[in-house]
Amino acid sequence: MGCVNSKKATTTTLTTTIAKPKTPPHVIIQSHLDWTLKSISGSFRQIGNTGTLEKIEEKEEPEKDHDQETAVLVPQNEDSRHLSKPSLSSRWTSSFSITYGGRFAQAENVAAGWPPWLCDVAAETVMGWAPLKFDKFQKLEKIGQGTYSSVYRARDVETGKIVALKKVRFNNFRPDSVRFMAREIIILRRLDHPNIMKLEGIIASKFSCIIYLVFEYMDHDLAGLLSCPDIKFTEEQIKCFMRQLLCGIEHCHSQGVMHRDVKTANILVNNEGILKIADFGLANFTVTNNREPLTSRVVTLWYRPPELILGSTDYGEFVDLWSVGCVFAELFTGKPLLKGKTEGEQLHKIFKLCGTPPDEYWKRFKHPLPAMFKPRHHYECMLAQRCNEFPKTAVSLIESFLSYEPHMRGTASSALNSEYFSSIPYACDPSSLPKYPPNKEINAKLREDARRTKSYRMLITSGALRNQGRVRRPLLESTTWERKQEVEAYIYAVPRINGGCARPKGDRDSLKSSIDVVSEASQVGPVTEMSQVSSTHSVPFPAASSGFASERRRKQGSAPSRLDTKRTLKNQTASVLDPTSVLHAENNFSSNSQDSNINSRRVETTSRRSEENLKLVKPRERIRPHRYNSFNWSDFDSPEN
Ligand SMILES: Nc1ncnc2c1ncn2[C@@H]1O[C@H](COP(=O)(O)OP(=O)(O)OP(=O)(O)O)[C@@H](O)[C@H]1O
Repeated sequence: MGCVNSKKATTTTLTTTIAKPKTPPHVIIQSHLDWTLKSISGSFRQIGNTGTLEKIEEKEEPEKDHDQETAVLVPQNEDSRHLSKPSLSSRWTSSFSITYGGRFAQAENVAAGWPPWLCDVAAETVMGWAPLKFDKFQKLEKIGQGTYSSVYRARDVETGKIVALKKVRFNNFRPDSVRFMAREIIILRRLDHPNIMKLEGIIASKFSCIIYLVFEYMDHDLAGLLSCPDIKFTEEQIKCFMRQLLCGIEHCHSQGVMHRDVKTANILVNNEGILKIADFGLANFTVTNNREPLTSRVVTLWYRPPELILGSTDYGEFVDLWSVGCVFAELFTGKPLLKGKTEGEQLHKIFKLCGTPPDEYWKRFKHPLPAMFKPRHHYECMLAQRCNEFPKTAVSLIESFLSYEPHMRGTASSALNSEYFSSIPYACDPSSLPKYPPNKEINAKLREDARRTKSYRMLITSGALRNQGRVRRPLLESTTWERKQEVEAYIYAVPRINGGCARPKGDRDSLKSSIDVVSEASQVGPVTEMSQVSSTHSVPFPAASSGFASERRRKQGSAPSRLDTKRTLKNQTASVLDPTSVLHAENNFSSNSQDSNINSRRVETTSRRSEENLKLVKPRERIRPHRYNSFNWSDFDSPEN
């Protein structure tokens, strides 16, 4: 990696500090009119004031104290404005000038070998770094699959060091897509803590829309470990994981970053017992000037706090603490605490576990519709009963994490100072944790798929499905990850086989794709009476893909399936829309410019996937129209739910 050493500009003079580069500097700019630029590819001189570079002979420059170095940076656009927070971080530059400083940064990045599509849009992302070459690594097997990325184990061919390469897909022709990807990198560069995944480098393709993030390799994630029937953590081990998790979260929050996707699959552990928080793809800054509304469509459903499900667009780092509470309970039981299949069901599960929220709770929401989510029955808080086998101090910590009032959740620091950590048994030393065989979410999924495929095969053998014409043999023969997804999509499309959905990996997918599909469709879709009535409000109603209809159907006796989502998507594209979801999508799209990149970047993959999945559904099932215009608590308010 390279590092900017010094830079002067005459037009703009905002000064930020670049502290502690981990690698020697490569780029030196002397003045804005007469400057040289030194990168790994050589030294360059500007010809006149044209911005054209001329290669010059290498010249020795005295190394400066990096902690003292300054750079000229000014926000370039809305996105980078949100990214700039010099006051919160002394560690990394955080803005960018469109004047001389900007051109310097751009030229500097181009000279360092970064592709122009990245330098033009998000120069600050890679500033001071030089790109790594792809042939530096030998790609080994795939170890993770995310919504918009794939993760591979790889070996550094020179050093033999094992790393993780996260291949991120996006559209490099869409600046918002690039900026969204850039935010993850900027946040990762800002954070520096033993319990946060460290970004070691970036490989950027010159022309294609692919970037590889190079991370240190971690042997496990907590989702993988917890899915192993043989692994049961002791109290000391849980305390050890929780302490590390909270230390990492404390660091994020102290740097003004909220993770917004804390879940067991994003908590990695290595064989030395060190835990690191990964996946900052949805992370954002907590404090920004003139803050725009945030999107509520973040955090994987099972770990999502109620205020986000209810559509809050003004929230802070407290959302992470709810997720931490869910992870905490999962460490004890080995199972997710709140496994809703849809947003409505998730909310209902929360109410049943944490009790009905008080009346004041509903008043905070600006929109009238959350009130319709008020449960008809009063639920008492059942947390203590549900966690009766956990240590008392753990229960009270979980109770505070799972508070409806975000500020009652405390902070990561207060949790670290709680009685839970100061009481016996103390957290074990990370190095004393057992060394497990590599175990990740992907392994857990493959195990689950194998199990599901096996039971599917048994059904086929018994003739139960063949008679219904539902067998697609070739799909089941496949073992690759992509084919695996097709298998999964098909199996989900066959009702009553598995009795429901497994881990809602598709949650983010389906939500995001539905947002986009709906948003797209809303431009051509019919304006119904309801949409006209409610159009004065920005309605935080779950998108149609959250499938309240599926709950109704389940209640009526049929098993839920991903078909609901597919039908919904199909219906949406066919302009048969739930008006409230259109409004929600509009709300999130138009007003949440800060976060709209999330959708634009990720939806391309997901909507493609949705289309692929649709192909697997029989045409007769696809064209059946559905309308999801109402929500009724009676769908949930029964003892069996
Ligand atoms: N540094 C790493 N070392 C080992 N495995 C990793 C590493 N980073 C990620 N993984 C694996 O890859 C999986 C997906 O990674 P990550 O969460 O970063 O991708 P993502 O596309 O953002 O996923 P999602 O859409 O689920 O949030 C993780 O659950 C983990 O199992």
